[in-house]
Amino acid sequence: MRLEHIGIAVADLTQSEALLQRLLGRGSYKRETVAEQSVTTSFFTAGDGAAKLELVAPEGHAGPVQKYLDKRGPGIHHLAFEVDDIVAEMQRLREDGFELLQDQPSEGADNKLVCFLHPKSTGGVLVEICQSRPT
Ligand SMILES: CC[C@@H](C(=O)O)C(=O)SCCNC(=O)CCNC(=O)[C@H](O)C(C)(C)COP(=O)(O)OP(=O)(O)OC[C@H]1O[C@@H](n2cnc3c(N)ncnc32)[C@H](O)[C@@H]1OP(=O)(O)O
Ligand SMILES: [Co+2]
Repeated sequence: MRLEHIGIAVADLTQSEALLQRLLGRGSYKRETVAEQSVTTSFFTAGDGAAKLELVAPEGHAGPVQKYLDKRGPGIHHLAFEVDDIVAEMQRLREDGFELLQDQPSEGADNKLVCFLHPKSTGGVLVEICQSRPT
């Protein structure tokens, strides 16, 4: 596993992109909406080989990020780890007692398959595992 991205929940994507651009000195390289997650994402690189930053903004007025913002406001939302075989990793984690939030991988952004673990079984940090889809 390697840290692939840090998910940051934001209310206003354009405003947050401008803030990160001032901070990092580089802009977002991609926006992508993932309807199944009711989010629009915006990606930033954060240095050679470093994990990316993934801004996640609610798309519509429902969904997990909107609920998170209503409850906690903007901030670090999840950590995403890249794995070689997401199905095998899901099975390993399930057998090790982690609570998976889904039975099968689902479509993520940035050409990935993703699966989330419940934060109550990961020490209070929402964890996503992801695998690059074959191009
Ligand atoms: C773009 C696609 C993808 C990618 O390709 O990278 C993404 O990153 S999409 C990102 C958005 N999608 C998700 O977050 C999906 C997974 N999340 C969920 O299914 C839910 O958010 C949840 C984790 C199951 C929580 O939902 P729910 O139970 O309805 O909300 P509650 O507010 O009641 O939370 C229960 C409990 O969990 C704590 N919590 C919630 N969110 C987080 C979080 N991000 N980090 C840590 N803890 C979180 C919440 O505080 C509650 O705890 P207690 O208050 O102690 O009860
Ligand atoms: Co993510």
